[in-house]
Amino acid sequence: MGFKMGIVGLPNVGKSTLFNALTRTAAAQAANFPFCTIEPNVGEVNVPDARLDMLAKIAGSKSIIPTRMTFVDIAGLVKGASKGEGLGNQFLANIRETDAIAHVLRCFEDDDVTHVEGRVSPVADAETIETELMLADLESVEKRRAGLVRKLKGNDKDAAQQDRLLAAAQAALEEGQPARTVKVDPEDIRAWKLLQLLTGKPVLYVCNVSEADAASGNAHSAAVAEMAAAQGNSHVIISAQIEEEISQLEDDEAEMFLGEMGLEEPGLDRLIRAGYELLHLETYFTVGPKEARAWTIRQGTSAPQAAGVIHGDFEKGFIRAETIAYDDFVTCKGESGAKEAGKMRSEGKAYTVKDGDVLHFLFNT
Ligand SMILES: Nc1ncnc2c1ncn2[C@@H]1O[C@H](COP(=O)(O)OP(=O)(O)OP(=O)(O)O)[C@@H](O)[C@H]1O
Ligand SMILES: [Mg+2]
Repeated sequence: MGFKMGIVGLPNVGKSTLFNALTRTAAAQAANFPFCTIEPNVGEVNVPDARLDMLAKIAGSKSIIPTRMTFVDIAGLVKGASKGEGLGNQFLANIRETDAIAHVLRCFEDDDVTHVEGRVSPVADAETIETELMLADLESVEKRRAGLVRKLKGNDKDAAQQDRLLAAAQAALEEGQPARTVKVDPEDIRAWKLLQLLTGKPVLYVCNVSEADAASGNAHSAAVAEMAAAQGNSHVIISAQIEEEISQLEDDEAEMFLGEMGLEEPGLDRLIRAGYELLHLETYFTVGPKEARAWTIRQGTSAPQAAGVIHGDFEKGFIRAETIAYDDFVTCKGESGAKEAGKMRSEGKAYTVKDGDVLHFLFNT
């Protein structure tokens, strides 16, 4: 089960810089000219979780395997992209299948770094990009509805559902509202996600500030925060440039560097966690002498489904899950302590896994 975030924004706002920092590589070319990125960059990122390190320490696990998230960095969009301005919007196809959008906004002043519209104004930039995403969605909605006409005549139930959802999206988009404002009934959620509308995905605004503003933000990021709150979206403040530098350092050096800047943790950790929250994801753990490992599930996942994340056979042959809550595992100093204290529960098929559960699955093959 992979979770993917697509990175969007105007050209030259720091998308590739952020991508490189996240993936700790220089895989994406980042440079001070618009449309530097053409081909998309795809990279996997560890989801930082201090609990995993703690569990590994207690259990003496030889290796630690964090769970992962995927980021996709694409070409910048400009006003009129849907009509072919700049590089056009063809690259949006690369993020259709992502689960959420990280929208990078330039919140740093630097006369040496070109802004495609000649001024730093992140709220206006956000509107420009959102408009282009809405136009791209509108185009795809219209195309798809046209493609459904024949099936609808044949009383195809799935087609009818799709058309109903597309019509709702179209109505919102035509009023200048993103598709995420459409209220979707629980029984339609699966079909809705399959429409892969860009403005239907949850969005996280990334305020890219200068080094000096990394700890407390600035007037630009404050304006973004206000906009995000009004929309019901989240935001994080990060200096992509500094994060890229930190990501190249050894852990102890990085810690010193962060301290000097007044930061408690890398901004990237906050960003990844915010993405995780945005997607309503949770983590459970498997812990043993060989490895301590984190696994990603959606909130509300049943024990057999959670087992299925490790292997399909675990789900099919699921018998029960020996379960210890994270806090109990720590307080009782490990599995045997938790067992003695009666904190190890045996949970069946109906159990909903909770964030932080330490699980051991029993299954038939
Ligand atoms: N926080 C920051 N402060 C100052 N300069 C920055 C910051 N973040 C990025 N930059 C600089 O901005 C320039 C553009 O960065 P980058 O190439 O990452 O942008 P991009 O959004 O990927 O652009 P494109 O859409 O053209 O691919 C680079 O020179 C980079 O060093
Ligand atoms: Mg780029």
